[in-house]
Amino acid sequence: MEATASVSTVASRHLSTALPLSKTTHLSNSKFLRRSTQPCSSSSFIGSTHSLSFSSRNPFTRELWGVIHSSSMNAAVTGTRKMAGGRLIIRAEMFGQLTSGLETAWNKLKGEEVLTKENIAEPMRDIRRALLEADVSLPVVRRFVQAVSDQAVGTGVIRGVRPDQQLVKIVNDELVKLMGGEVSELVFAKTGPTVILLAGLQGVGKTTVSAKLALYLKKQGKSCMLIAGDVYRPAAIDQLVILGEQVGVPVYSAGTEIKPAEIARKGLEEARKKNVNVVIMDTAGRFQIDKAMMDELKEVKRVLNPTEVLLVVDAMTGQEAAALVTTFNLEIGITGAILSKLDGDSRGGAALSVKEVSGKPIKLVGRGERVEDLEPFYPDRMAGRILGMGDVLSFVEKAQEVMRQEDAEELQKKIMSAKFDFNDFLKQTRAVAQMGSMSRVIGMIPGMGKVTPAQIREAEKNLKIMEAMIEAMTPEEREKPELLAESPARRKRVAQDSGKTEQQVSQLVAQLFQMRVRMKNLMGVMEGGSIPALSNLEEAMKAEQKAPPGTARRKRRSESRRQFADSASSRPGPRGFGAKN
Ligand SMILES: Nc1nc2c(ncn2[C@@H]2O[C@H](COP(=O)(O)OP(=O)(O)OP(=O)(O)O)[C@@H](O)[C@H]2O)c(=O)[nH]1
Repeated sequence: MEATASVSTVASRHLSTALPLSKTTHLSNSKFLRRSTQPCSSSSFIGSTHSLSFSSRNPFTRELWGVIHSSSMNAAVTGTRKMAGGRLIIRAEMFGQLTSGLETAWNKLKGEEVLTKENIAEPMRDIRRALLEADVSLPVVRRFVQAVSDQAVGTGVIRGVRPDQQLVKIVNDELVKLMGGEVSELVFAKTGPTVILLAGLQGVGKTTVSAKLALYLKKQGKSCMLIAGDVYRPAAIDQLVILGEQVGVPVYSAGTEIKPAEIARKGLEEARKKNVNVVIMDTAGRFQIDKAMMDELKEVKRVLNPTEVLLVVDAMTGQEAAALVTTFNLEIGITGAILSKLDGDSRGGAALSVKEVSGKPIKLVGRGERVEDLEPFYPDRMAGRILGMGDVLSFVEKAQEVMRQEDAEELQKKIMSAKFDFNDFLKQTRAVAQMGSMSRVIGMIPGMGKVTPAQIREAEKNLKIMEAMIEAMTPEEREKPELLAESPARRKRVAQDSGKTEQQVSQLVAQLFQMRVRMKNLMGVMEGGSIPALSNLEEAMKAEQKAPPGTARRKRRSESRRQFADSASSRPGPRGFGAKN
């Protein structure tokens, strides 16, 4: 299960020493292409049956990662990096420890033919240890391990499936079950406004979540109103008013001199007058759960008669979050939880414990400080992340939000006709940036789950460098990268204007051509059909990895030549990096 990200060591040597290059030499560099076309190991596709829908629409993001993180660029920026065999093994950022703990368990089964009581004993201990280290509550761990063991021993041999893979599947299914199985949707009132009451301890993110939720619902076409009920932290009201403005949702506030229950009553009246669909009330948090706080909340709840009472809990508090959900539910009765700050949680204990401990589902998760960073909680995707599979569905949703369908189709046409240019590059880069921080997006791409924070920081830095260079190009150069490929003088000018080196500009231009080739190939493989095409892709990637160097080189060389000819057919005169200006 060790996923790897490819880093082209050859590229930097090649580009730095061989420029200017003839177009053929450059584009036919088989090592470069071979490494670059392996952005992840094929094993990372196992179980990611949705990757097709993402990849066939837009192979860009995988490619982008390959390009921005290729060592050719890094070498130019940060110097050479040490790697074993040209491949850098990188570990998962999110729930990394849990993921690798579980991997230890599967690895112990390598070489076994069937799952038995004896051979699963040790992997079970690993699973138990991994879950406890992730801060999952002990009774939950016990039940989980028991359920997995029972199933593992009872599983017969499935043709073609190795015992370690079987165990992965069993653990995945149990993790999904543990987290509630299905997505727990928000409930809306049949008549009148839907009222959502938010509660939680101090600093967990209630105020931020109020605005996030309003925006989330607004995007679903619902009109919303926020009620500022945190009278104990005066800044909370101002904070909510500012956030309300930011998301374009009205905020009802009545200062701090009036009781929260009274604010709730008046706010609700106002909402009814305005005919809003959803009212969200922010309440005060405390350091401790005390009686006064609970009584006040009960009073607010009585006045509002809410459709949803959601407890906001901080994911970083692990199993403590699950205990809080239980307490609040017993005290005031809640309908579910919102897990905030999941982006900062590296262990996963809260996500895994809340439902099982409290019986209440996690309905939504906060994954960042921005108002857009709220999502439904998908147990199956979370399990996928924990097991190190990319969360493809989340990625597709985000991608669709950002990139309109027509854009995607237009891009696809450009890719197929190898006309993908620097304008597209920039547009796509920015779309990726809009989807959230790079780290989140990368984590959602299948096979890209295992990336270190340092690598992501570096990738983000590289993106900025690339943007600067593209911005220094003329509109014509952006549309026709060949102009830059042909002219050292143009590359020199771009380098000077962007404050980068000529080598960096040359690398960027070279990378665009390589992207054209690879994306077209990738699209070609996936054009074949629906889900079966995924295995084609996997097979293609495997074949590429296994192919004798000579074969691969010849095949790619002719492919590259053809591609370069396609892309350059419209322009006259000598082409390539070696061409004179
Ligand atoms: N990284 C990250 N930070 C978050 C998230 N949600 C909230 N925060 C941050 O957490 C801090 C506290 O958030 P608030 O919304 O003020 O918390 P609160 O629960 O209303 O606080 P009190 O009113 O004091 O009880 C702020 O700095 C937020 O930006 C999240 O999902 N991820």
